Amino acid sequence: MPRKSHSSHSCHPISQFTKFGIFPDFHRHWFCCVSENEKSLLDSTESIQLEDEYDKVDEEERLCEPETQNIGQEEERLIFSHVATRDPVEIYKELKDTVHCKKESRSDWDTLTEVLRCFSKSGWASNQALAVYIGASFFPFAAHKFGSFFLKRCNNDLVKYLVSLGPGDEADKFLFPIFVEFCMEEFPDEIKRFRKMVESADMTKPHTWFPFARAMKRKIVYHCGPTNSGKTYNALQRFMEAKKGVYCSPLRLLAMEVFDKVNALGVYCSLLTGQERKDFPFSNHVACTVEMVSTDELYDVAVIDEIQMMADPCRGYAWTRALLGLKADEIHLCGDPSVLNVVRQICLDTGDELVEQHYERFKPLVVEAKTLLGDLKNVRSGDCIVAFARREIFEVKLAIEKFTNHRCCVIYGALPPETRRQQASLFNNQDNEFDVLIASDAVGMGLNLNIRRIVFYNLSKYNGDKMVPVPASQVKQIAGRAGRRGSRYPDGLTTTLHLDDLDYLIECLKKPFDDVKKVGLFPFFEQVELFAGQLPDMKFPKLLEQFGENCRLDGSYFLCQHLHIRKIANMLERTQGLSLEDRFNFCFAPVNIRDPKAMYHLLRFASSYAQKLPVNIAMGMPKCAARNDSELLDLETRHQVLSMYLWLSNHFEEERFPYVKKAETMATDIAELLGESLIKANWKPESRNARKPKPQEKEEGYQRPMSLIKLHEK
Ligand SMILES: Nc1ncnc2c1ncn2[C@@H]1O[C@H](COP(=O)(O)OP(=O)(O)OP(=O)(O)O)[C@@H](O)[C@H]1O
Ligand SMILES: [Mg+2]
Repeated sequence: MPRKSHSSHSCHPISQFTKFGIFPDFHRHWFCCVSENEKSLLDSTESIQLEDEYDKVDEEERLCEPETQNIGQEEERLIFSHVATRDPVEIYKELKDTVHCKKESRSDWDTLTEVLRCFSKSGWASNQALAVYIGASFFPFAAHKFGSFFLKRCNNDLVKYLVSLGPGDEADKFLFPIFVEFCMEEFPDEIKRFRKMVESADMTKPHTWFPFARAMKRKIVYHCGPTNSGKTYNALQRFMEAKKGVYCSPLRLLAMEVFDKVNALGVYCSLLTGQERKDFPFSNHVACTVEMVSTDELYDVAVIDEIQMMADPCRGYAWTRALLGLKADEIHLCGDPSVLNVVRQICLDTGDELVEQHYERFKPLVVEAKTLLGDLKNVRSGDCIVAFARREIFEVKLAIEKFTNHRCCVIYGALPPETRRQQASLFNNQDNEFDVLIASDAVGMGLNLNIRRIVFYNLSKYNGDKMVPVPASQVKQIAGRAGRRGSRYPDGLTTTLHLDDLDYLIECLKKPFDDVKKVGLFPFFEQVELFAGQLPDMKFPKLLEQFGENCRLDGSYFLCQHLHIRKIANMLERTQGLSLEDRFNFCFAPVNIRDPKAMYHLLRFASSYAQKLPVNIAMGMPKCAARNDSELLDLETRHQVLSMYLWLSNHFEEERFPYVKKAETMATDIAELLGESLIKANWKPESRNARKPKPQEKEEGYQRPMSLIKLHEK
C-alpha cells in the first residue's frame, strides 16, 4: 500500500504531535536501533565524510561559480526566500529524483556541510524526531544519512537558501520536515520498532487506567492549609461517620495512630501496612499506608493524608494512584496548597467534583529572634532540636545530657515505628525526666507531640552528594510541629541554634507554598511487562532504565525516581529462577540500599525464594540492649531485615515465608531493645559504613558546628 502523502500541513505528523504538546516529555536515548559500532563510526567520521564528497566532485563543476556569488547574506535570503515556502514533500521528491547535482563554491559547500552537521547535532531536531518515532540514539545516524543524501542532490536554490540562513535554528526548522520524509521512506522498520516500543511505554492519560473509578461521580474535598490547622481532624470526622471508610497514611506510624484513635472512639477499624495486617472483627474501616490502599474495594469515604506528597520524587506515585484510582464516593485530601492546582486539573480530567476547604493555623507560629546563640545550654523543657543526620542527633543528645540537666528522646527515620512511638510518648508524658526531643525530618509528618519550640540545629542537609539548604516547604512542615492544638503548648515557637541561620528560617516561613506543576507516576507491573515484550532479551535493570528513557508522560506528571528500585534490580540480576513479576515486586521491598547487611539479607531472601525453598530468617536475636553505637546500628539493621521479611510475606506467596510469627515476635523484641538502648544511649555516634580512616585522610563533609565544639572545650 502506498504511504499516505503528508503534503497537507494540517495532517503532517509533526503538526499533529505539536498539537498535543508531547515533545518535551520524551526522554532521550534509544540504544536498540544503532549498534555501538555504527555510533562510534558516526562520531568520528561524520564531517570528514561530508568534506570528502566535495573533493570527489569534478574539477569542472567546481569551477562553475554561481551568479550570485558576491551578494550579501540578507539579499541572498530575499532572493531565495521562495524556497522557504515550498512544500517539504515536494522538495524531498525533487531531491530523490535528482541523480547528480552541480556543486557549489568551496565556501558554500563548507557552509552547507556545517548547516547539515549542526542539524545532526540539534537537540531540538532530535527531540522533535521522537514525535515521529525516530529514537534519540537513532537520530544522529539518520541525520548523517540524510546529510549525505542532501549534499549529493540539492540544487542551487536550496544551497543558496540554506547558506543564507547559515547553521542554526532556522536552517534546522527548514530541514526537519524534509528529513522526516526521508526517514519515513528510508527507515520504515526502525520507525515501526521504535513506535511499538514507545507505545508500550505510554503513560499518558493515567486517569484512564482506572475505568471503575471513572465510572463513578466522586466528590473530592481538598482540606487545604498549613500545619496544625485541623485538616486531618476534619477529614477523620467524615471518615468515622461513614459506613465504610479508608484512611491512607504517609507513614506506618500515622496509620497506627489513626487505627488506635478511631478504635478508641468506638469505630471498629483494621490496620493494613506493608508489614502488618490487623483485622478488627466486623470492622468496615481501615487505616493503611498509602502504598497499600486497594483500588478494587468500594468505599463511602476515603482520606488521603499529606496529599502534597504526590510531588515527592520517589514515593509520589502512590498518592497519585490513590487519587486517580480510589473507588470512593467522597475522597478527602489533606495537605498544603502546593498541589491544589494539579488536583484541580486532575479533577477536570476525571470529571470529579472538587470542593475546596481552606484552613488557617489555629495559632500563629512565632519566631524567637534570640536563637540559642550557638549554645546548646540554652535548651529548655519542651524543645525539639531538629538535626538532619543520625550522627548529629546523637551528638546533640550527648552534649545536652552531659552539660545540662535535661534528658533527651530521639526520633529518626531508621527507628521502627514502635520505637518512635515509645520515644514520642516518653517525651509527651510529664511524669518523667525526658523533656527534650531530638529528631530528624522524620518528625515532620503527622505526629502530635507536646513541642513548645522547634529549634533547628542547622538548616542544611546532605543530599547524597553535597550539603544543600533544607527546602522551605520542609522547614515549614517541621516548624509547624510546635504548638499543636490540644497539646500542653498551644502557642508554637521556632528558632535556630545559631543566629546566622535565623534569616533563612524566617525566609522559609514567609515563603508562599510552591505551586507544584507535576506529580509522580510509576508504571504498574503490567505496563512494564508490555514494554518487556518489545525487548525480550533485555535484562530487568536495563529494561527499567529503557522504560524510564522512553516512556511518554503528560505535562502534569513525572516518572518517579527509581534509583532504589534499580539498585535492588541490579543486585538480583544474577539470581536465577525469578520471574519478571518477582523481580519487579522484590524491588519495592523496604530496604536501606546503603546498608550492605540489609541488602545481603534481601539477596538471600530472594535467592531462597527463587530456588523455591522456604525463606529463612537466619538471623540471631541480640540478648540485651545496645551498649554502644555500633550495637545500636546493628539493632536498627536487624529490625529492618525483619520488617523486610514481613513485607515480603505480604507481597509474595505467604507459605513461602513460614516464619512470619517468629519474625513478628523478634521485631517487637528488637523495637523494645531499641527503646531501652535509646534511654541509656550516651555514646558517640558511628557511621553505618564505618571503617578506620587512613592516617593521612581528613574527615570530609559535615563539620561540627562551633557551638558544640565550644561546649566540649569548656
Ligand atoms: N475541631 C477540633 N476539636 C478538637 N481538636 C482539634 C480540632 N481540630 C483539630 N484538633 C486537634 O488539633 C491538632 C492538629 O490538628 P490536625 O492534626 O488535624 O492538623 P493538620 O492540619 O492535619 O496538621 P498537619 O498538617 O501537621 O498534619 C490535633 O491534635 C487535633 O486533634
Ligand atoms: Mg494532618
